Amino acid sequence: MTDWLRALPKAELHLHIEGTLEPELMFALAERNSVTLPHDSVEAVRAAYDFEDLPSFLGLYYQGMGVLHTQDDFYDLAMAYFARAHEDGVVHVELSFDPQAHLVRGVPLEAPFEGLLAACRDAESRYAISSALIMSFLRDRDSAEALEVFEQATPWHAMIDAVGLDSAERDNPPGRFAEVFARAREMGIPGVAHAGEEGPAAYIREAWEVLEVCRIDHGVRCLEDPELVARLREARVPLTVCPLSNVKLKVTDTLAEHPLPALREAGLNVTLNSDDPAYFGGGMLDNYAACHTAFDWTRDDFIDVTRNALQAAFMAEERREALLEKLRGVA
Ligand SMILES: Nc1ncnc2[nH]cnc12
Ligand SMILES: [Zn+2]
Repeated sequence: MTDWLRALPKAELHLHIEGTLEPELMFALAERNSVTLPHDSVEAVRAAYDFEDLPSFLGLYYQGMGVLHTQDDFYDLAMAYFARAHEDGVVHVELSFDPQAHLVRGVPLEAPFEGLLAACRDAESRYAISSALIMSFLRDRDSAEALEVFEQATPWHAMIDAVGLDSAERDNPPGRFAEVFARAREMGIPGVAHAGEEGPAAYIREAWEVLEVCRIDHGVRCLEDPELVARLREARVPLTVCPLSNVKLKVTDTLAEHPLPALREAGLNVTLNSDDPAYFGGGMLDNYAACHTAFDWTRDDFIDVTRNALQAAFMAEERREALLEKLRGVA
């Protein structure tokens, strides 16, 4: 089954590029940039990845990205990820990144934007992987700052495929960011938002109704609100679900208890993604394989979630048609 899952033309719609930073590269970049790390070995870093919840993960995630300084660092980070994604049979990647988390450390916008865009171009020529760029705002920081950073990113607006919203969800409802999402929408840039990962179903409703996002990242807690489930189903709103992430951050105790089967039985538009693969124990293929083990999904189930992702992706229609055709070939 693993070889068959690898051959599926998979699209990854929910990926934080800073969350792809493997400890080996973390040490190499720390040396390159003369950064002192709190751990003295790769093994010690990995051993620290034992999370209680989303905030306990975010502490290490923001600390880890402290080794990223230059355009070359972001390029190397993304190329290392693209190489692994290619091995997994991923054909399209939507990279989210957190510009504010770099700006607060004195890293200018040019570094992530130019480094990531160069990597996206090289991933296309080297691996035939298409990509999209999602500029995310940190929901636990001021909404005026998000607006300011969006304006500061004007030279790259034409290269942004969507804006996003992430970081600590509890007590940080999405509605505060209405203005920056509206600004982006006026410019033809759609929005996506994390909602219903640790936060309540009401945040999913608010992200959809107030921010007018076209996709929900995670969204697993929508099941607590049957009326919302019915509306999400009718509108076929894509949910970018991240099974291994949800287990690592204790959204569910085990994968066997994960609401994925219930979400699909409810007729929701579910996709599979890796979120922060370096921290959560696996990339796209690991997430697919884990669902095979936990839920005993058939080939048709995997074709269904893969088709959902291709249909929900920010990609040229011609490319989408070609990949859907490839998917029909694998079936
Ligand atoms: N799983 C996640 N939830 C919210 N913000 C994040 N930033 C990186 N990973 C995240
Ligand atoms: Zn995420």
